[in-house]
Amino acid sequence: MSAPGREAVLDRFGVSRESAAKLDLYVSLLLTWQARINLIGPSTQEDVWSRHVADALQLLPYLPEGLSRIADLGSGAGIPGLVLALARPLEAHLFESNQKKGAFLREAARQTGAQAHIHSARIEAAAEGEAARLKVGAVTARALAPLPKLLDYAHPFLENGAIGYFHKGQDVDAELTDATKSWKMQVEKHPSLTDSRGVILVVKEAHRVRR
Ligand SMILES: C[S@@+](CC[C@H](N)C(=O)[O-])C[C@H]1O[C@@H](n2cnc3c(N)ncnc32)[C@H](O)[C@@H]1O
Repeated sequence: MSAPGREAVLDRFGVSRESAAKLDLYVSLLLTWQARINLIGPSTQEDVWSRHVADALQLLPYLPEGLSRIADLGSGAGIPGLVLALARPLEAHLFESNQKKGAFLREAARQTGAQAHIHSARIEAAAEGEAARLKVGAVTARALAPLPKLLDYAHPFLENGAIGYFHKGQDVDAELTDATKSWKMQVEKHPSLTDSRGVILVVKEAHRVRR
């Protein structure tokens, strides 16, 4: 996908008018807050729809039917978790340790009416506690950590049956080699629609075999 604008992104992912209005409000808030805190890479500000919204929405075709609750780890500006909750009737649990980003996520969820719960804590603390009992069907993360570390973070959700949907870059094969030393899992790799060297990694039935 070569830098499509708003219309092309909404069309490509079959976004309803109601969700499009929520996404418009989200993008507008993101750009307003970006002037004060660094939510996205400054060089990507001009292309929020193609670099960020589309990057999140490309997970939609892979999500299981009837999915009602997701966890998004290291949400940052809400990508992909908050964007998915604006596009579909999903309850999103967003884990983000940076307090300023947490404040943005809370305000964006409030104004857009997204069903989002912001966990302003480090994932490794929050996910082992109350959050581990959430029973989410999917756990997502973009640009958080190399796969072995990411699986550690996602472990409480994966062990409860969640499927992992991870945006990964060109090092994915080396990361997979590392991760399979400690994890048994089923993996699908789908080419990213927004990054010619990227993939969407779908991780199922993940179980730790070694620490
Ligand atoms: C590179 S940013 C990516 C943000 C977003 N997922 C995206 O793709 O735009 C990584 C985010 O993860 C958060 N983060 C890193 N380690 C974390 C941890 N252990 N617990 C919670 N949040 C964490 C950081 O504060 C940062 O906002």
